[in-house]
Amino acid sequence: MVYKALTIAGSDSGGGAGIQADLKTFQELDVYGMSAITAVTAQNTLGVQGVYPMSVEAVIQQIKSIAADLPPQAVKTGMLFSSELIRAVADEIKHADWVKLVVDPVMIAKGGASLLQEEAVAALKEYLIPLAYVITPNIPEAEVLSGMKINFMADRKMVAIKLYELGAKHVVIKGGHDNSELVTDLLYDGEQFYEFTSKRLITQHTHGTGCTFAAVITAELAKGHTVYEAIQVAKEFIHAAIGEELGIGSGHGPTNHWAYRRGVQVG
Ligand SMILES: Nc1ncnc2c1ncn2[C@@H]1O[C@H](COP(=O)(O)OP(=O)(O)O)[C@@H](O)[C@H]1O
Ligand SMILES: Cc1ncc(COP(=O)(O)O)c(N)n1
Repeated sequence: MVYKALTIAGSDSGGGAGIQADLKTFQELDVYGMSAITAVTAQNTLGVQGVYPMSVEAVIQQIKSIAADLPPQAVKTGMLFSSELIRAVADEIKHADWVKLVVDPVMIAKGGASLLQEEAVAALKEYLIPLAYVITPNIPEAEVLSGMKINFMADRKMVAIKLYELGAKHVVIKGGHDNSELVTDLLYDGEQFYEFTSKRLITQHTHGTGCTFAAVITAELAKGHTVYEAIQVAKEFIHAAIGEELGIGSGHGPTNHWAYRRGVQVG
């Protein structure tokens, strides 16, 4: 059986985030990767130098071509940029009846550049999140989506409940932006909370961590694993990828997508 996964996201010319991170991750996990590109970014480890959105028609056609011939077992969305693109993508996903949908609500690149227009947040909440099997916001994204401030784990739990009420079946609020010694990702499935914790690695090379984490979840769902199992693998994958630095570029470098497969052990 060949497992197939589709990423609907932006291209990162620097290869560390977006479509490139997703396809590398799918490949590392023995899942056949496919893509529908929503925007091309000119990007490197120093920042985002340009954003060039694709037309709505081009995005719709990429998704239709895949749906007609290469149906994926799981789908991920990343950078969607505008409310027009969000609506079009949501319509196509609904039409194709793709249930295992991981929505990574990408808003701002680590360097501060905006990857989602401000007015598009409402479209994300109205059209896409209700279709999501899993959503994976980081703390700032969860704050924007909920309109609530997160200081402590108790706040994060309240926000997770609020995001679940938007219609996502599972909510994962990642802990990379917290400053504690341990990094905890929180899962809420509508009934219970689960925490996935690792040691915080001290490095500036975290470009693409969110994309990679959500891509692992997507690949594992494509193989038929549960969300809990998929997050366990995602946490191990990202810990190895951050821990075994490639050390390329002079800014916020990419993670190491082959570290997990090579069994790299990071303390
Ligand atoms: N310094 C770090 N050490 C270990 N794990 C990290 C670190 N930073 C982020 N992670 C992990 O990487 C993933 C992405 O987290 P986060 O940085 O919150 O998301 P994003 O990249 O979307 O901003 C999460 O699983 C988180 O636990
Ligand atoms: C095309 C694209 N998509 C997403 C991100 C977010 O990446 P990060 O994990 O660094 O926040 C990015 N920088 N570029």
